[in-house]
Formats: sequence, C-alpha cells, structure tokens
Amino acid sequence: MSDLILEARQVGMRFGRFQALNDVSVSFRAGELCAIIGPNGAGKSTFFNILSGSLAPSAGQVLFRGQDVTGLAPHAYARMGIAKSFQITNVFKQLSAHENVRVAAQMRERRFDFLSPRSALREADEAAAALLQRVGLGGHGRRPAGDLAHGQQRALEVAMALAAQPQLLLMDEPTAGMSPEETTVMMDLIQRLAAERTVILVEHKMKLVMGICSRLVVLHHGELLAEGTPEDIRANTEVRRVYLGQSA
Ligand SMILES: Nc1ncnc2c1ncn2[C@@H]1O[C@H](COP(=O)(O)OP(=O)(O)OP(=O)(O)O)[C@@H](O)[C@H]1O
Repeated sequence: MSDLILEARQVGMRFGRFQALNDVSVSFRAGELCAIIGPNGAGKSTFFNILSGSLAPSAGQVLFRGQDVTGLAPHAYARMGIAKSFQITNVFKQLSAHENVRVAAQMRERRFDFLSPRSALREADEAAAALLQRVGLGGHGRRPAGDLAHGQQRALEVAMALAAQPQLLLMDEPTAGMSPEETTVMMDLIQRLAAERTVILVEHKMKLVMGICSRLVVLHHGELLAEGTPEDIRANTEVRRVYLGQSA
C-alpha cells in the first residue's frame, strides 16, 4: 500500500547461536506515531538497529517506501530521509549547542553546496537557531553541549537529527535516564514532531507511550507478540502477562 513508509518483512537476527529476532513482520504507515515496546531483552534495540540501518538482519528485508534498503550503509539511509537518535547521547561535548546543530545541518544539507561559503554558513546558522528553538533550547545555543543537563543533551540530539529534515525519525528510548520532568518535556516534543513526520520510537516503559501513540508493536523473546491501538494492547492478555512483574 502506498502510504506505508517502512516495512519489516520476516526479519530475523542471529548472534552466533542466539536468535535475537525471529520472523518479525511489521508495517509502519506514513504520518503515524508508533512505539515498539516489550520487556527487557525482547529484541527492541536489535529491531531498531535493523530498521535504522545500523545492523544488517540475518534474514528478511527492510523496505522504505517500497524500496528494499536491507543492508544499505547508514549514510544511504540518511540520504533517503531516515534519521535516528540513539539511547546514548551522541553530541560533541566541547562544541556549543548551536555549533552541534550547525555542523549537522552543514553535513546533511546538500543544498548548501550551491551557495557561497558565507551564505551557506549563514543559512546553516539560521537553520540551527530555528532547530534549537524547536526543541526548546532556544536560550542555550552558546553553552557547550557538555554543560547541558542530560534531558537537554537528548533534545540537542533530536535537533541534530532534524537538521536532515527527515521524513522518518527513529528514536531509541528517547527518555532513557531522564528525570520525570525531562521525560514530560521530551514526550511533549515527540508529539509535536510527530505532527510533521513519521516517528517510530522504541520504549521500555509501556505507560509512557500509551497516551501518545496511535499504534503499538509489542516484541517478546524476539517475536512479534501483538500490534494495535493502545486500547487493543491494554486489553491484550498476552501482553499483560509478559509485562507482569516488570515496571511497565
Ligand atoms: N551483539 C550482540 N551479541 C549477542 N547477543 C546480543 C547482541 N545484541 C543483543 N543481544 C541479545 O539479544 C537479545 C535482545 O537484545 P535487545 O537489546 O535487542 O533487547 P531490548 O528489548 O532492547 O532490551 P532492553 O529493554 O533491555 O534494552 C538479548 O538477549 C541480548 O542479550
């Protein structure tokens, strides 16, 4: 179907003799905010890495807008309009927040190649300032990234990912290690971002995503356990069983 943006077809992943993912088929529609959830060790990060092109699956295919992208290099994913942010923050700590985003904008914006160096820099500067504003860091541009609070560094990383103007944003546990206040700010940001593009996130805490996602995909022991609306998932006895005793 034409409104599918990303598809995993019978994806499998083996690490030696260990089968981390087995025969996982999931389709993601353009424009949706979808979360991949599941208990510890379910295979979420492995699936994320495969969907985002960081890991080639041992079996199956990944399709982006109907095109087979399985095993393509990460930069090819970026060029197609897929951006990702990881659990571990990935900012240049010595550079200012503004410089971090500007570098990301310069690296990814091919349009700048056609501009004079001075106007390219000005455009990248303007893009960086707008992106910092977008993620709630408008007043922090001059601060070294390493001096920002953890939640702010994660927001900075989101701004860097957005510099590529992605159609699809993949986020691995965007609230990992955050305080409750930082978590609220990030979830609010994710909702705003999802109004403009497709967002797929991996999240360990089911409660956190129930209220904001249109659809949830549940992995368990490397297999697709369930998928559906938050209501479907909340009512699913299998899902309740695997989450029992875990901090959902
Ligand atoms: N590179 C690897 N080599 C061997 N085993 C791995 C590797 N990466 C992941 N695994 C194993 O695959 C399984 C799934 O791991 P994965 O990190 O994808 O789960 P997860 O659902 O993201 O878990 P968590 O919520 O704890 O982060 C785990 O048992 C893990 O130990």
